[in-house]
Amino acid sequence: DETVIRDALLKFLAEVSNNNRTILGTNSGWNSTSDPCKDNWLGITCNTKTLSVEKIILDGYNFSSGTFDTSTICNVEPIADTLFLLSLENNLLHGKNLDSIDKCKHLTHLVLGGNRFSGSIPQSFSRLNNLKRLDISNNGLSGVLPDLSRISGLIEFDAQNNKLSGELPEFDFSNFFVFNVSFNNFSGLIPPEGDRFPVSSYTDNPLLCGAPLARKCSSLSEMSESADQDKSKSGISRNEILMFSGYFLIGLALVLVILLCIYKKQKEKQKKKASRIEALKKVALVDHDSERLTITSTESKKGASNSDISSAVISSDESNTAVSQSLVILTSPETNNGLRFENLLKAPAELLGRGKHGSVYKVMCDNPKMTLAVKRIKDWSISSSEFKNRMQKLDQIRHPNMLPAVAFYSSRQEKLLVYEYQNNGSLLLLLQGIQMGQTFHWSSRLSIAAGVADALAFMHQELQHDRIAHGNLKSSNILLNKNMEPSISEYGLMSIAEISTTTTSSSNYVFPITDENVRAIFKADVYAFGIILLELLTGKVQNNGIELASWVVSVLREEWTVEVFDRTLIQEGASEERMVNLLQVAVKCVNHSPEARPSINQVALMVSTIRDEDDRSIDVSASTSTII
Ligand SMILES: Nc1ncnc2c1ncn2[C@@H]1O[C@H](COP(=O)(O)OP(=O)(O)OP(=O)(O)O)[C@@H](O)[C@H]1O
Repeated sequence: DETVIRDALLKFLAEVSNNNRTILGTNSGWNSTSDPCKDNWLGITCNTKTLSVEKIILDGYNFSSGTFDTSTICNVEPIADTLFLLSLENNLLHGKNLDSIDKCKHLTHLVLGGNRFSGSIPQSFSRLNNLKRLDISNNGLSGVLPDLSRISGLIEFDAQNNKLSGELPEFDFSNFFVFNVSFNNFSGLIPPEGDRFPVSSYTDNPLLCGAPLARKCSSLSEMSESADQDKSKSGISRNEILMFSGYFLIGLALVLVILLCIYKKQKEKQKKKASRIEALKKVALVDHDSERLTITSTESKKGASNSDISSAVISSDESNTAVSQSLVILTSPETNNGLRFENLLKAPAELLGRGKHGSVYKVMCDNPKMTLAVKRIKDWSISSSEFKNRMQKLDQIRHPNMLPAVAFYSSRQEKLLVYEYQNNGSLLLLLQGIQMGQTFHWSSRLSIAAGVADALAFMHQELQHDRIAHGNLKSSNILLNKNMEPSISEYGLMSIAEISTTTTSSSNYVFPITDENVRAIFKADVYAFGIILLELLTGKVQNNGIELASWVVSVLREEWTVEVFDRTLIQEGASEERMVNLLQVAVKCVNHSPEARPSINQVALMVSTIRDEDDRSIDVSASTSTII
């Protein structure tokens, strides 16, 4: 069998690479003198006991002139009998003998997106009874789909960007977690429960109708029914009616697009005009007793986009000298640097981003020379005295992984919070970098997780009495200091009342404020930390953490745990055991019921134990390699 497997794999590679084996690199192992399993060929994963091939993953090689001949793999029994994952994503491959796919009958994952497969999808696909994930997106496939609804375990189907047509099979949508057939030519009614997925899953299929699309089917079917009745009289068939309706809809869409373009152009013109005027006048005027804080925007520099740069200059009303008293400088070391409100207000500022709770500016202060991040929150319901008390309370509690505010300003209309600017960005940026091929090592992820958990546990303990939780923990609020250690920003910015109105399942609280509700607010931080752990483990960032949590939980229910992990962690050789342990902690944190979640103290202990084990294993392997 070993020789048969090796020869078959080499033939498969010769076809996909168009006889250019070196495309996988010189150390890939793929050659006739080595063994795919024993010598760890690149992209091949084998069962360690039986040495049978279980996974073939060759994604993103852009083979371009090659062909995936399915028979080279699936007609070879020793491979077909054990292979459960085949992934050839983004390789620009042509397809050949796709109808042999059903011989690979144990496949649970078939990922063929981003290639040049054309023609229709053979019926044999519907005989892949074990399939859970099928990705045929971004190809040139056409014709009607085979009856994939026969595959009862299918939970992910990606078929977007093809030329597929006909009606959708009667899928049982209750099983699906991912479903996308957008940008095809499908027609007819979306099967029941298809509206579990958003419009974007169906968009750009001009003849598809029914929920969640706004296009109702009744009009089409009524038309075609009456057309059927009148058929003998008018001679117009149902298909013709559908075709004309299609033309009508396309025409309508074109008119709408043209109108939209005209509207956008006019809007842009108005915007440009407005921004020119805006640049000259004040955008914010804040009265605070006799003080006046004015934030004016300046016209963007040449070559920079007007909306992106939004460079702002915070300047004081120079005739007013009382201004400096309104900035409360906290007991940070910077106090000694003589930071003054006038200097802060005069310094040039650049908009970093607008979040749910306000905007953040990067402010380059000249005297003292320091770069600051100023969060500006408008119309915050908190009273000035409560805000002041809270800021002073927070200032007394320091943790190395917590970013303290340097100063703050408070008026009825707005609050300013001044932090030291952190040059190394946020955890969110690190996670987004993974998608662009940047490395984010397992050990760094673990130590960020441990640092954040530690800091949160400390803050919860110190601030339980004052009922101040973080309230808005997420990866964009975890910044990285100059040593690339995590620094949690914006602790305690959301008041209890604001958290209560947040309508996520993690923080859906009923008021008045009872002890139980206060406990739940702290447990909402635990939930948010769980989402951060899931982001670190999966490498996925989602706007809605609840979606990420339910995806992970569903994958675990299917018992294919390894599938949730970020592929780069597996490639790096991160310990599967410790990843699973951390995943178990994350799953406990995102439990729907706040009471069932562990306390952040328990979480911090579990995470640091995993991190310590990992550190020890590195030490052991380092000392072993030294001895060898
Ligand atoms: N002290 C800082 N140093 C460097 N970057 C910062 C600092 N504080 C915030 N940022 C960055 O500025 C951007 C905007 O921050 P902001 O807090 O407004 O966004 P957000 O976290 O998405 O929203 P919100 O906290 O209001 O829900 C984010 O990318 C954040 O990482």
